Amino acid sequence: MKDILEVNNLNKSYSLNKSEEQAVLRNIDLRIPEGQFVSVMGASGSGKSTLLYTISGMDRMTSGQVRFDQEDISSLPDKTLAALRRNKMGFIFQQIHLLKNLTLLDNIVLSEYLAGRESRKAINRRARELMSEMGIAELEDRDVTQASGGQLQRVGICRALMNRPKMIFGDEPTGALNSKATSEIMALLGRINRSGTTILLVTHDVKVAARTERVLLMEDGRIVGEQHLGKYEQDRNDDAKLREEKLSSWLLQMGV
Ligand SMILES: Nc1ncnc2c1ncn2[C@@H]1O[C@H](COP(=O)(O)OP(=O)(O)OP(=O)(O)O)[C@@H](O)[C@H]1O
Repeated sequence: MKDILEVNNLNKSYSLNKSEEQAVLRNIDLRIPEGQFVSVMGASGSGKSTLLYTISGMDRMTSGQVRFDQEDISSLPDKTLAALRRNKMGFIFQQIHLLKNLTLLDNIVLSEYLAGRESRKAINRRARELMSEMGIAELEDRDVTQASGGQLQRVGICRALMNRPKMIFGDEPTGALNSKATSEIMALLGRINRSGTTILLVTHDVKVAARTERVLLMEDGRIVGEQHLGKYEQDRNDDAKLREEKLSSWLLQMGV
């Protein structure tokens, strides 16, 4: 399987003031094969979100190289990079930002309307299909105030899938959800992954990471270890428990 993401010696630092720099990512090397479901764990401040934003081209790196889908994105001009993100990547966040005066369906279709790649009819059809797959078909005419957190996160996933992304990046997408909604969202992401989309999630939650295929552990700007759990194929609670136990004991061993 070819790598969709190839990161070589990535470094990122922030200027604290004129003379001081804070290194946030240090010498990161990483390969993610197409179709993998990866999570990134680590203490608060270890650099997880910064890693996600630099490898997805949302933020600039200080040095190093990132290849996404065979293309070196390290030195692309901002406009080209933005177009690549629009065409090939999807993003989900802890807090989904939706426009209050639009229906949920309109929020999902908006950026595709603006991109103008397909007819509005085709875009609406795709949005309705996705809403149905995500179990929220009946909510299309509601607005943001008329849906639960879990339902809004499903809207966020639909929106992220509209451009048929090759890879989805998620920054704590279940961070604001209760455990039932978290399981449901992870089951949906598992399904999306099985259909071929590569996914990388940042999470603090062992239950979430245990449902991904490969867990990276960050500490002080470095990837200090990883655990391969294999694909989580079945939604069986006992299997999930075993994976959680395996992951927890590894994290303990790693001093987390
Ligand atoms: N824009 C910024 N300017 C300066 N420092 C920053 C900036 N963004 C992040 N940092 C610093 O970089 C370090 C890593 O932050 P990052 O948000 O990537 O960590 P994280 O592991 O995702 O943390 P959390 O789990 O709390 O979200 C932190 O020390 C943070 O203060």
